[in-house]
Amino acid sequence: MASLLLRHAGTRTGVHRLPHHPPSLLRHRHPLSNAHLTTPSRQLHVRSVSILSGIGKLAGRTAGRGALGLGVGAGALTWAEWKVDGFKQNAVSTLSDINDRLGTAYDVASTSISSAFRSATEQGAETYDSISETASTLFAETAVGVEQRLSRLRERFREAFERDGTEEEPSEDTEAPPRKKGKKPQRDPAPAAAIAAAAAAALPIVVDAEEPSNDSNEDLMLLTRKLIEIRSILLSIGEEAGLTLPSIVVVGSQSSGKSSVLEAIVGREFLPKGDNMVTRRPIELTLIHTPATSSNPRPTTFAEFPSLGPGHITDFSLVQSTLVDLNLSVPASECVSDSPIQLRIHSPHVPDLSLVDLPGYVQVASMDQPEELKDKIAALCDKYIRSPNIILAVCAADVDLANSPALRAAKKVDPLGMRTIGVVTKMDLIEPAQGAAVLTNGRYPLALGYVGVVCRAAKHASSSRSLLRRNNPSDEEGALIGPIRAQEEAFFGGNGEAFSREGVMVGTDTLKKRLMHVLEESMASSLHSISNAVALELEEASYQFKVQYNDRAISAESYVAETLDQLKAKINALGKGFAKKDVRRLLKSFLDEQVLDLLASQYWVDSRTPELGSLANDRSISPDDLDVYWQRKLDALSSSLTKSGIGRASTQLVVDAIRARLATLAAEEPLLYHPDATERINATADAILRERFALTSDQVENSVKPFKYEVEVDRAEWEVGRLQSVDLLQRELGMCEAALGKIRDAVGGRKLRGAMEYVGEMDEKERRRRERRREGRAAGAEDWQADELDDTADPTRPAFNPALLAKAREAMFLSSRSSILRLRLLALKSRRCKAGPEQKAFCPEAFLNIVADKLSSTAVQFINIELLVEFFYQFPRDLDIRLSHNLEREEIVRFARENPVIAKHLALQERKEKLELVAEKLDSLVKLQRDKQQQQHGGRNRQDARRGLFGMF
Ligand SMILES: Nc1nc2c(ncn2[C@@H]2O[C@H](COP(=O)(O)OP(=O)(O)OP(=O)(O)O)[C@@H](O)[C@H]2O)c(=O)[nH]1
Repeated sequence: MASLLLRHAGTRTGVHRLPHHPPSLLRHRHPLSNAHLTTPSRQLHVRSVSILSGIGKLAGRTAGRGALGLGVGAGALTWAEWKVDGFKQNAVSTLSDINDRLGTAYDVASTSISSAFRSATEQGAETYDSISETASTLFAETAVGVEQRLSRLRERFREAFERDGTEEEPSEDTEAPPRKKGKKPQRDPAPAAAIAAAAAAALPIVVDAEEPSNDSNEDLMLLTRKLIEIRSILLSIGEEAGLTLPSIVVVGSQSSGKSSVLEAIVGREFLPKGDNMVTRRPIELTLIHTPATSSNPRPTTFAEFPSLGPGHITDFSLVQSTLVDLNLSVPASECVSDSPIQLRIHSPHVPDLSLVDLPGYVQVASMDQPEELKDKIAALCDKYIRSPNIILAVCAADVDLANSPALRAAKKVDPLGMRTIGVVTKMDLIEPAQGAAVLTNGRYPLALGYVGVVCRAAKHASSSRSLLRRNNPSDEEGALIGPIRAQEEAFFGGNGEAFSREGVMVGTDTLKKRLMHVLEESMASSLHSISNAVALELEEASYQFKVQYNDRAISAESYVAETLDQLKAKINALGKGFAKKDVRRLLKSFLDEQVLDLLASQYWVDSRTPELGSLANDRSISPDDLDVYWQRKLDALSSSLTKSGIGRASTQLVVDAIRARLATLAAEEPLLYHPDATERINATADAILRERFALTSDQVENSVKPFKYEVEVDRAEWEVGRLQSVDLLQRELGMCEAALGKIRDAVGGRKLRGAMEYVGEMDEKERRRRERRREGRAAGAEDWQADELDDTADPTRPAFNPALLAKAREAMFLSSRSSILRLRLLALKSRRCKAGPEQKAFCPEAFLNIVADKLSSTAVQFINIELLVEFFYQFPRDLDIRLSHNLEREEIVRFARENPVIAKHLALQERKEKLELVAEKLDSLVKLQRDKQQQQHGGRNRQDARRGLFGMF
């Protein structure tokens, strides 16, 4: 754009620039879609039977059968009370034992059932109502995965009864009353069903403490592993309720031995230790069992931090120090953070488990710990111990369980202790008999029981690490496993009478197995509900993906490639804007400005210039007759134009124009969202421009060298130059008049005229004063100073404010500039100027215009070859290298996500893909489970046909 330049009088090169407004940069707004898409309500097919309908059916069936077969009695209430009160303390352990040990389960279950049965038969149908009510209450209390658990429990009960059936034949008549003492009672399944249902509903976790067969072990590992895998995928989707699979959460007070237990499970020392509250974030630990295979007979143990990128760490001291760093990234003032650290450990020595290590409960905060520490840790633990997670409550044996904050917190969220395992550490610090009593304590019963461990020998507590290492000098995989096992065998084996009692569980190996089974059971019981939740989420994500993106899949890579293509297309278009004619126009307008500046400073302020106009009109004067003054003036101007460093200036001009165009690209799509990439693009451009600059400017300078000595002009060129300078002067005149008009409009014509007259008078007065002073000084007069009157003291002086006077002065300048321009235009249009180049001294504007034209035409050739062609060839190629070839995958993803529209698209797409993957994995697991169940049912149905009575389960 031609700048509005009005050349000021008074300075040689002084330029008065009227305020002008740069063209506004039109930023292209990104068409962010704000459209709200409504999701139509859709029906979800819930695979599980509704809880209430399940309860209703069961209760109805139970009551119906009771009513048919039994009388009514008052003992029902007593039984029900016993059931409710005692359930928590005795029946919980009884029922869990039913599940834990199928062998002993039947005896225990049958005792409970027979007692219920006896009461029921004696007391009649009311008993059944009470039982049903108890069952229903318990159902309602723990209504999670009812149908699943019910069917499992049905199976277990059936198995238990099946075994019993081998001892006694069931009666054909299901409704007949039980036989009296001496005869084996005939079991009506109704009370058993009620208890079974109650237990099923109340028992989210059913542990089989017996060693599973190899087959079931493999299934179990497969299921757990796959569910852990699914859990990790779900975690990466988000923490939405319903989309979480259970994990084992380790809670306990500080120094209760949590880290020691976890390390004993993993067989490696890897957790942060220290007094300065080193666990400040939850550590989500995923253990992945890597069995030896023929291709990898000795798999190594390694850890990885998914958030820190891929990398297998085999040095566990590095894992430890990394955990310390990640924990300490939470400032002490913040106490704890709920942003988890994810850690995966692959090893042939670990089972498939997912565990979460949490900061230890603070019982008494030390002086330097913030007040809110205790509450913050408790809140963090509360968040993690929610259902469906399994709580691993770690308590030290030498501290009374009544004081265990872990048990207290667990009891709040799991009052029946159905998903809490107690781990009693430091068993070596108390008497064995006392230790065994702690493990079988009835005061805080847990369905999953207590396991006693010794993870650090007391006498070696301080040097245990080195001791364990010495015991295992090769520091083999699972370095802690052997020594801890030996240590526990020595301790628990050495105190056999205390610890080999029925129901006492000890040892890290037992704990590991128990955890595996508990987790597997818990995860398996979540299978249907999670499948439904995933199906629902997937349906929603697919619908949104269809509606919002018409199922168009994108990838970060494709976005980068598209962006680069767009960018290259823009650069190509930009290159087209630098065609020779465009660059020539650019250079010419730059030189025109210079010519106008030179004319303004050398001619338009020269008082003799009007005289040059009248001389031009005098036909009697030939160019040779013209005062040499004018010829010299023109030569000086021409040479200052050609010697003004045109090479450098014109190259700089083009470079600046390229950079300015690139800056506008940065404000448009696709670069709008990518400031870092824009910086890289600019750096790439600058590097090429810098490299080409010196060569180009030298070439241009050399090419214009001849014009420094002589500029030859033919007639045709002269005429073109003359007409162009007429245009130029007319434009300048137009700008002058427009500026003058603006002032007049702002001030008002009369007021401006008055102010201009006043300024004229003042100037005249000043001129006269100066003259008098000069004359006075020349005459040696002493009193010339007396003449220096202050004009402001003049009472006749009108009240013009300084701003108005400044405007008046500007208007006067513009009007005198307009007059001279009009004169010059007349001269340029005169016969003299039309005559030809030999008249150049009369028409300097036309001549200088031709010089500027020649300079720009010559310069453009070299600027094009040396700068533009090279730049527009090299630039897209360098961008390819810098923007796509050298990018890491993470950088590509980060780049794509910078664009909010793409980030949203990718997020939904990724969510949908992950949900699809999870749904697929879950489906195969559900199928596997169903096949397994069908196999079992097949076998059982045949037996049921024989058994008859229990076919209903
Ligand atoms: N005697 C004995 N000492 C143990 C046993 N288990 C752990 N210790 C010691 O108890 C102390 C605390 O153990 P940690 O495993 O660090 O306890 P923690 O609960 O993780 O502690 P914080 O991380 O501070 O909450 C350490 O000195 C262990 O050596 C054990 O079975 N017997």
